Amino acid sequence: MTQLDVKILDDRLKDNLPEYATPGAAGLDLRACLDGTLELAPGATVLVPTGIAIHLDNAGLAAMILPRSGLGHKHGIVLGNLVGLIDSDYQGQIFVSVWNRGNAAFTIQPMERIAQLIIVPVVQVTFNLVNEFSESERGEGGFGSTGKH
Ligand SMILES: O=c1ccn([C@H]2C[C@H](O)[C@@H](COP(=O)(O)OP(=O)(O)OP(=O)(O)O)O2)c(=O)[nH]1
Repeated sequence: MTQLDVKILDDRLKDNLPEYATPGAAGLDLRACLDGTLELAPGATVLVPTGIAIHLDNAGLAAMILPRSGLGHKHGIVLGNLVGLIDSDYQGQIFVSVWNRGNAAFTIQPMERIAQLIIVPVVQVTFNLVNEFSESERGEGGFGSTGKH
């Protein structure tokens, strides 16, 4: 396992750091560090603090905030930015943009697991300017060019 520096910005997380729910889990659950309940009307978006800051300190890593599938599928609770991207040099608190895309109001409970964080490898590139690419099987075909369906 890779070690990651983390700061706790909310005392309620002291014995409750984000963790993997099972040994094979990819995501670390992020909690809504709210003082009280927060009702999110249909269509509304709110920025929710998670009480933690991380420092990936390696341009070869990034963290991504993803919705929790249960909340998304059952309640329409997803992310206002669809996916949140945490840069390796970001040291501030992680916030979750929570979007209620459903038809009913949803009440977020304090410390509820509201989203999940995955750590992913990233490849940084430099551009090599060319006039022509070397040939590939696909070429410029896209958007359904490979078949009828
Ligand atoms: O859901 C998110 C998305 C981003 N961030 C933090 C970490 C990230 O490194 C920083 C900047 O995010 P991004 O680059 O996506 O935002 P931007 O709108 O391009 O702003 P900036 O000019 O700060 O890069 O904000 C979060 O806490 N939650």
